[in-house]
Amino acid sequence: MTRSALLIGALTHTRKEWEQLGGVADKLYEYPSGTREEFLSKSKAGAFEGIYALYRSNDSNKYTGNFDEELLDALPESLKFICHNGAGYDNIDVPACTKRGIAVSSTPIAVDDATADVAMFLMLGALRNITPSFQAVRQGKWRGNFALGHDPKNKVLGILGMGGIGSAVAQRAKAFGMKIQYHNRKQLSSEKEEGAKYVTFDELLATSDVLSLNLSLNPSTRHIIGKQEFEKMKDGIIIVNTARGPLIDEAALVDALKNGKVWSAGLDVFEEEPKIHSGLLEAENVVLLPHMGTATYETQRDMELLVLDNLKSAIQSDKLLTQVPEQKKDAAKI
Ligand SMILES: NC(=O)c1ccc[n+]([C@@H]2O[C@H](COP(=O)([O-])OP(=O)(O)OC[C@H]3O[C@@H](n4cnc5c(N)ncnc54)[C@H](O)[C@@H]3O)[C@@H](O)[C@H]2O)c1
Repeated sequence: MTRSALLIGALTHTRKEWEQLGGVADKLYEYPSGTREEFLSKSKAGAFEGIYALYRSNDSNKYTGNFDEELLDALPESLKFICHNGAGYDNIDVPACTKRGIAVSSTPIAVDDATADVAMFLMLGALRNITPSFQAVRQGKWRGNFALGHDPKNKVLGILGMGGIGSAVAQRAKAFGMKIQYHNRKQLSSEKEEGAKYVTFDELLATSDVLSLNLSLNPSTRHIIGKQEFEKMKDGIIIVNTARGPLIDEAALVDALKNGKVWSAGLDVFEEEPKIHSGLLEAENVVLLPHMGTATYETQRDMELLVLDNLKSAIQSDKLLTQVPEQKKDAAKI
Protein backbone atom coordinates (compact mmCIF):
# COMPACT_ATOMS: atom_id res chain seq x y z
CA MET A 1 0.00 0.00 0.00
CA THR A 2 1.24 3.49 -0.86
CA ARG A 3 1.69 5.79 2.10
CA SER A 4 1.84 9.33 0.78
CA ALA A 5 1.19 12.58 2.62
CA LEU A 6 -0.60 15.76 1.60
CA LEU A 7 0.01 19.20 3.07
CA ILE A 8 -2.90 21.64 2.77
CA GLY A 9 -1.95 25.29 3.34
CA ALA A 10 1.45 26.70 4.32
CA LEU A 11 4.09 25.89 6.91
CA THR A 12 5.79 28.84 8.57
CA HIS A 13 8.39 27.35 10.89
CA THR A 14 8.90 23.71 9.91
CA ARG A 15 9.51 23.56 6.15
CA LYS A 16 12.71 21.60 6.65
CA GLU A 17 11.00 19.04 8.93
CA TRP A 18 8.18 18.56 6.37
CA GLU A 19 10.69 17.93 3.59
CA GLN A 20 12.47 15.40 5.82
CA LEU A 21 9.21 13.43 5.87
CA GLY A 22 10.10 12.57 2.29
CA GLY A 23 12.29 9.87 3.83
CA VAL A 24 9.26 8.32 5.51
CA ALA A 25 6.33 8.89 3.12
CA ASP A 26 6.20 7.46 -0.41
CA LYS A 27 5.36 10.84 -1.87
CA LEU A 28 4.71 14.36 -0.56
CA TYR A 29 1.85 16.31 -2.15
CA GLU A 30 1.02 19.94 -1.48
CA TYR A 31 -2.05 22.11 -1.93
CA PRO A 32 -0.67 25.48 -0.74
CA SER A 33 -3.68 27.65 -1.63
CA GLY A 34 -6.76 27.77 -3.85
CA THR A 35 -10.51 27.42 -3.58
CA ARG A 36 -12.71 24.63 -2.29
CA GLU A 37 -13.98 24.00 -5.83
CA GLU A 38 -10.41 23.63 -7.14
CA PHE A 39 -9.53 21.32 -4.29
CA LEU A 40 -12.58 19.13 -4.83
CA SER A 41 -12.05 18.84 -8.58
CA LYS A 42 -8.30 18.14 -8.23
CA SER A 43 -8.98 15.46 -5.67
CA LYS A 44 -11.75 13.85 -7.73
CA ALA A 45 -9.41 13.87 -10.75
CA GLY A 46 -6.91 11.77 -8.77
CA ALA A 47 -4.30 14.46 -8.05
CA PHE A 48 -3.77 13.17 -4.49
CA GLU A 49 -3.70 9.46 -5.28
CA GLY A 50 -2.34 7.20 -2.56
CA ILE A 51 -2.48 9.74 0.27
CA TYR A 52 -2.55 7.96 3.58
CA ALA A 53 -2.29 10.96 5.89
CA LEU A 54 -2.86 14.67 5.47
CA TYR A 55 -1.64 17.78 7.24
CA ARG A 56 -4.31 20.42 7.64
CA SER A 57 -2.51 23.71 8.37
CA ASN A 58 -3.83 26.40 10.66
CA ASP A 59 -5.17 28.65 7.92
CA SER A 60 -6.18 26.01 5.37
CA ASN A 61 -9.91 26.25 6.07
CA LYS A 62 -9.99 29.28 3.79
CA TYR A 63 -8.76 27.08 0.89
CA THR A 64 -10.88 23.99 1.43
CA GLY A 65 -13.73 25.06 3.68
CA ASN A 66 -14.92 22.67 6.39
CA PHE A 67 -13.93 19.03 6.29
CA ASP A 68 -17.48 17.77 5.87
CA GLU A 69 -18.97 14.71 4.16
CA GLU A 70 -18.75 16.30 0.70
CA LEU A 71 -15.04 16.92 1.09
CA LEU A 72 -14.35 13.53 2.67
CA ASP A 73 -16.17 11.85 -0.24
CA ALA A 74 -13.90 13.64 -2.71
CA LEU A 75 -10.70 12.45 -1.00
CA PRO A 76 -9.12 9.12 -1.96
CA GLU A 77 -10.21 5.99 -0.10
CA SER A 78 -6.58 5.46 0.89
CA LEU A 79 -6.79 8.39 3.35
CA LYS A 80 -6.71 7.10 6.93
CA PHE A 81 -5.38 10.01 9.01
CA ILE A 82 -6.14 13.73 9.22
CA CYS A 83 -3.57 15.66 11.26
CA HIS A 84 -5.05 19.05 12.08
CA ASN A 85 -3.09 22.06 13.29
CA GLY A 86 -5.24 23.61 16.03
CA ALA A 87 -6.67 22.70 19.42
CA GLY A 88 -10.20 23.45 18.20
CA TYR A 89 -11.44 21.25 15.35
CA ASP A 90 -15.08 22.25 15.02
CA ASN A 91 -14.51 22.69 11.26
CA ILE A 92 -13.93 18.93 10.91
CA ASP A 93 -16.93 16.59 10.94
CA VAL A 94 -15.40 14.05 13.32
CA PRO A 95 -18.35 11.59 13.30
CA ALA A 96 -18.19 11.52 9.48
CA CYS A 97 -14.44 10.81 9.67
CA THR A 98 -15.01 8.04 12.22
CA LYS A 99 -17.67 6.49 9.96
CA ARG A 100 -15.17 6.43 7.12
CA GLY A 101 -12.41 4.94 9.29
CA ILE A 102 -10.33 8.12 9.32
CA ALA A 103 -8.54 9.02 12.56
CA VAL A 104 -8.16 12.71 13.41
CA SER A 105 -5.56 14.44 15.57
CA SER A 106 -5.45 18.00 16.92
CA THR A 107 -2.78 19.96 18.80
CA PRO A 108 -3.73 20.07 22.47
CA ILE A 109 -1.12 20.85 25.16
CA ALA A 110 1.09 22.82 22.73
CA VAL A 111 -1.51 25.61 22.81
CA ASP A 112 -2.15 25.71 26.56
CA ASP A 113 0.33 28.31 27.81
CA ALA A 114 -0.02 30.87 25.02
CA THR A 115 -3.83 30.75 25.07
CA ALA A 116 -3.95 30.92 28.87
CA ASP A 117 -1.62 33.95 28.72
CA VAL A 118 -4.08 35.67 26.38
CA ALA A 119 -6.98 34.74 28.70
CA MET A 120 -5.12 36.44 31.59
CA PHE A 121 -4.32 39.47 29.41
CA LEU A 122 -8.02 39.80 28.55
CA MET A 123 -9.11 39.14 32.13
CA LEU A 124 -6.82 41.81 33.57
CA GLY A 125 -7.79 44.18 30.77
CA ALA A 126 -11.49 43.58 31.45
CA LEU A 127 -11.03 43.94 35.24
CA ARG A 128 -9.39 47.33 34.65
CA ASN A 129 -11.84 48.18 31.84
CA ILE A 130 -8.76 49.15 29.89
CA THR A 131 -10.21 49.99 26.46
CA PRO A 132 -11.19 53.65 27.16
CA SER A 133 -7.71 54.29 28.63
CA PHE A 134 -5.97 52.66 25.66
CA GLN A 135 -8.00 54.89 23.35
CA ALA A 136 -7.65 58.12 25.39
CA VAL A 137 -3.86 57.98 25.71
CA ARG A 138 -3.40 57.52 21.94
CA GLN A 139 -5.83 60.35 21.20
CA GLY A 140 -3.74 62.78 23.32
CA LYS A 141 -6.42 62.87 26.03
CA TRP A 142 -4.17 61.33 28.71
CA ARG A 143 -6.61 59.41 30.96
CA GLY A 144 -9.79 60.60 29.22
CA ASN A 145 -12.92 59.55 31.13
CA PHE A 146 -10.84 57.53 33.52
CA ALA A 147 -12.63 55.23 35.96
CA LEU A 148 -11.37 52.80 38.57
CA GLY A 149 -11.13 49.09 37.77
CA HIS A 150 -11.07 45.95 39.91
CA ASP A 151 -8.35 43.73 41.40
CA PRO A 152 -8.26 40.02 40.57
CA LYS A 153 -7.27 39.27 44.19
CA ASN A 154 -9.99 37.47 46.19
CA LYS A 155 -12.35 37.34 43.18
CA VAL A 156 -13.98 34.01 42.33
CA LEU A 157 -12.90 32.81 38.91
CA GLY A 158 -15.30 30.31 37.33
CA ILE A 159 -13.77 28.17 34.60
CA LEU A 160 -16.17 26.47 32.21
CA GLY A 161 -14.20 23.60 30.64
CA MET A 162 -11.23 22.58 32.79
CA GLY A 163 -9.10 20.95 30.09
CA GLY A 164 -5.57 21.90 29.08
CA ILE A 165 -6.17 25.62 28.67
CA GLY A 166 -8.64 25.90 31.56
CA SER A 167 -6.08 24.32 33.91
CA ALA A 168 -3.34 26.66 32.66
CA VAL A 169 -5.67 29.64 33.29
CA ALA A 170 -6.35 28.32 36.82
CA GLN A 171 -2.63 28.08 37.61
CA ARG A 172 -2.01 31.65 36.45
CA ALA A 173 -5.10 33.09 38.17
CA LYS A 174 -4.07 31.52 41.49
CA ALA A 175 -0.86 33.54 41.35
CA PHE A 176 -3.07 36.66 41.16
CA GLY A 177 -4.87 35.63 44.37
CA MET A 178 -8.09 34.46 42.72
CA LYS A 179 -10.27 31.66 44.11
CA ILE A 180 -10.85 29.00 41.47
CA GLN A 181 -14.01 27.01 40.80
CA TYR A 182 -14.89 25.09 37.66
CA HIS A 183 -17.47 23.07 35.84
CA ASN A 184 -16.58 20.30 33.44
CA ARG A 185 -18.29 17.34 31.82
CA LYS A 186 -16.50 15.23 34.43
CA GLN A 187 -14.97 16.18 37.77
CA LEU A 188 -11.17 15.99 37.66
CA SER A 189 -9.09 13.89 40.05
CA SER A 190 -8.04 15.88 43.13
CA GLU A 191 -4.46 15.83 41.84
CA LYS A 192 -5.54 17.54 38.62
CA GLU A 193 -7.90 19.91 40.40
CA GLU A 194 -4.98 21.50 42.26
CA GLY A 195 -7.33 23.00 44.83
CA ALA A 196 -10.03 24.20 42.41
CA LYS A 197 -13.60 23.58 43.55
CA TYR A 198 -15.94 21.53 41.32
CA VAL A 199 -19.42 23.07 41.06
CA THR A 200 -22.54 22.52 38.96
CA PHE A 201 -23.10 24.61 35.84
CA ASP A 202 -25.78 26.70 37.60
CA GLU A 203 -23.58 27.23 40.66
CA LEU A 204 -20.76 28.36 38.42
CA LEU A 205 -23.04 30.93 36.80
CA ALA A 206 -24.50 32.13 40.09
CA THR A 207 -21.32 32.48 42.16
CA SER A 208 -18.47 33.52 39.83
CA ASP A 209 -17.12 37.09 39.72
CA VAL A 210 -15.26 36.31 36.51
CA LEU A 211 -16.28 33.57 34.05
CA SER A 212 -13.70 32.15 31.66
CA LEU A 213 -14.89 29.96 28.79
CA ASN A 214 -12.44 27.17 28.03
CA LEU A 215 -14.59 24.40 26.61
CA SER A 216 -14.75 23.07 23.09
CA LEU A 217 -17.47 24.01 20.61
CA ASN A 218 -19.83 21.29 19.41
CA PRO A 219 -23.58 21.15 18.72
CA SER A 220 -24.33 20.70 22.44
CA THR A 221 -22.19 23.65 23.60
CA ARG A 222 -23.28 26.21 20.95
CA HIS A 223 -24.85 29.18 22.81
CA ILE A 224 -24.19 27.50 26.17
CA ILE A 225 -24.15 31.09 27.45
CA GLY A 226 -27.24 33.05 26.41
CA LYS A 227 -29.95 35.32 27.84
CA GLN A 228 -31.14 32.79 30.45
CA GLU A 229 -27.62 32.07 31.64
CA PHE A 230 -26.76 35.79 31.95
CA GLU A 231 -29.85 36.18 34.13
CA LYS A 232 -28.49 33.56 36.54
CA MET A 233 -25.14 35.37 36.92
CA LYS A 234 -24.03 37.85 39.59
CA ASP A 235 -24.60 41.48 38.66
CA GLY A 236 -21.35 42.98 37.36
CA ILE A 237 -19.77 39.70 36.25
CA ILE A 238 -16.77 39.77 33.91
CA ILE A 239 -16.74 37.39 30.91
CA VAL A 240 -13.60 36.12 29.21
CA ASN A 241 -13.78 34.00 26.05
CA THR A 242 -10.69 32.53 24.41
CA ALA A 243 -12.43 29.28 23.35
CA ARG A 244 -14.91 29.75 20.49
CA GLY A 245 -17.28 32.62 19.68
CA PRO A 246 -20.48 30.60 19.11
CA LEU A 247 -20.34 29.34 22.72
CA ILE A 248 -21.90 32.72 23.59
CA ASP A 249 -25.05 34.19 22.10
CA GLU A 250 -23.31 37.43 21.08
CA ALA A 251 -26.54 39.48 20.85
CA ALA A 252 -27.40 38.45 24.43
CA LEU A 253 -23.88 39.44 25.55
CA VAL A 254 -24.27 42.86 23.94
CA ASP A 255 -27.55 43.36 25.85
CA ALA A 256 -25.95 42.20 29.11
CA LEU A 257 -23.03 44.61 28.61
CA LYS A 258 -25.45 47.46 27.92
CA ASN A 259 -27.69 46.85 30.92
CA GLY A 260 -24.76 46.40 33.32
CA LYS A 261 -25.36 42.72 34.10
CA VAL A 262 -21.90 42.14 32.62
CA TRP A 263 -19.45 44.78 33.83
CA SER A 264 -16.93 44.08 31.09
CA ALA A 265 -15.72 41.36 28.77
CA GLY A 266 -12.46 40.22 27.18
CA LEU A 267 -12.88 38.40 23.88
CA ASP A 268 -10.44 36.71 21.52
CA VAL A 269 -13.11 34.81 19.57
CA PHE A 270 -16.41 35.77 17.92
CA GLU A 271 -19.56 34.16 16.64
CA GLU A 272 -18.97 34.95 12.95
CA GLU A 273 -15.24 35.58 12.64
CA PRO A 274 -13.85 37.78 11.22
CA LYS A 275 -17.09 39.74 11.55
CA ILE A 276 -17.63 41.26 14.98
CA HIS A 277 -21.07 42.26 16.28
CA SER A 278 -21.39 46.06 15.99
CA GLY A 279 -22.58 46.19 19.61
CA LEU A 280 -19.22 44.79 20.71
CA LEU A 281 -17.22 47.15 18.49
CA GLU A 282 -19.13 50.12 19.93
CA ALA A 283 -18.98 49.00 23.57
CA GLU A 284 -16.21 50.66 25.58
CA ASN A 285 -16.36 47.95 28.25
CA VAL A 286 -15.01 45.21 26.00
CA VAL A 287 -11.40 44.27 25.28
CA LEU A 288 -11.15 42.81 21.79
CA LEU A 289 -8.45 40.69 20.17
CA PRO A 290 -8.56 39.14 16.67
CA HIS A 291 -8.32 35.42 17.61
CA MET A 292 -4.62 35.39 18.43
CA GLY A 293 -4.45 33.03 21.41
CA THR A 294 -1.61 30.94 20.03
CA ALA A 295 0.08 33.66 17.97
CA THR A 296 3.65 33.41 19.27
CA TYR A 297 6.71 32.12 17.41
CA GLU A 298 7.36 29.46 20.02
CA THR A 299 3.81 28.09 20.19
CA GLN A 300 3.25 28.15 16.43
CA ARG A 301 6.43 26.15 15.91
CA ASP A 302 5.49 23.68 18.67
CA MET A 303 2.06 23.20 17.07
CA GLU A 304 3.52 22.62 13.59
CA LEU A 305 6.02 20.12 15.02
CA LEU A 306 3.24 18.24 16.85
CA VAL A 307 1.24 17.91 13.60
CA LEU A 308 4.33 16.57 11.82
CA ASP A 309 4.99 14.13 14.67
CA ASN A 310 1.39 12.89 14.33
CA LEU A 311 1.82 12.55 10.56
CA LYS A 312 5.08 10.64 10.93
CA SER A 313 3.61 8.34 13.57
CA ALA A 314 0.55 7.69 11.36
CA ILE A 315 2.68 6.74 8.36
CA GLN A 316 5.23 4.71 10.30
CA SER A 317 3.07 2.98 12.89
CA ASP A 318 -0.63 3.65 12.14
CA LYS A 319 -1.01 5.62 15.37
CA LEU A 320 -1.77 9.22 16.21
CA LEU A 321 -0.09 10.83 19.22
CA THR A 322 -2.90 13.27 20.02
CA GLN A 323 -6.07 11.78 18.58
CA VAL A 324 -9.26 13.76 19.30
CA PRO A 325 -11.07 12.50 22.42
CA GLU A 326 -14.37 11.80 20.58
CA GLN A 327 -12.63 9.02 18.68
CA LYS A 328 -10.80 7.45 21.58
CA LYS A 329 -13.62 5.06 22.51
CA ASP A 330 -13.83 4.12 18.84
CA ALA A 331 -10.08 3.97 18.40
CA ALA A 332 -10.04 0.17 18.17
CA LYS A 333 -12.38 0.37 15.20
CA ILE A 334 -10.17 2.83 13.34
N1 LIG B 1 -8.19 31.55 21.15
C1 LIG B 1 -7.38 30.68 20.60
O1 LIG B 1 -6.51 31.02 19.80
C2 LIG B 1 -7.51 29.23 20.97
C3 LIG B 1 -6.35 28.45 21.01
C4 LIG B 1 -6.46 27.12 21.37
C5 LIG B 1 -7.70 26.58 21.68
N2 LIG B 1 -8.81 27.36 21.62
C6 LIG B 1 -10.11 26.80 22.00
O2 LIG B 1 -10.08 26.44 23.34
C7 LIG B 1 -10.85 25.24 23.51
C8 LIG B 1 -10.30 24.46 24.68
O3 LIG B 1 -9.02 23.96 24.34
P1 LIG B 1 -8.29 22.87 25.23
O4 LIG B 1 -7.03 22.52 24.52
O5 LIG B 1 -8.21 23.32 26.65
O6 LIG B 1 -9.32 21.66 25.09
P2 LIG B 1 -9.50 20.43 26.08
O7 LIG B 1 -10.17 19.38 25.29
O8 LIG B 1 -8.22 20.12 26.78
O9 LIG B 1 -10.51 20.99 27.17
C9 LIG B 1 -11.86 21.24 26.94
C10 LIG B 1 -12.60 20.91 28.22
O10 LIG B 1 -13.97 21.31 28.06
C11 LIG B 1 -14.76 20.35 28.73
N3 LIG B 1 -16.13 20.40 28.23
C12 LIG B 1 -16.62 20.00 27.04
N4 LIG B 1 -17.95 20.20 26.97
C13 LIG B 1 -18.30 20.76 28.15
C14 LIG B 1 -19.52 21.20 28.69
N5 LIG B 1 -20.66 21.11 28.01
N6 LIG B 1 -19.52 21.74 29.93
C15 LIG B 1 -18.38 21.83 30.62
N7 LIG B 1 -17.18 21.43 30.17
C16 LIG B 1 -17.14 20.89 28.95
C17 LIG B 1 -14.08 19.02 28.45
O11 LIG B 1 -14.44 18.05 29.38
C18 LIG B 1 -12.60 19.42 28.57
O12 LIG B 1 -12.14 19.26 29.88
C19 LIG B 1 -10.67 24.50 22.17
O13 LIG B 1 -11.77 23.69 21.90
C20 LIG B 1 -10.50 25.59 21.17
O14 LIG B 1 -11.74 25.82 20.52
C21 LIG B 1 -8.73 28.67 21.27
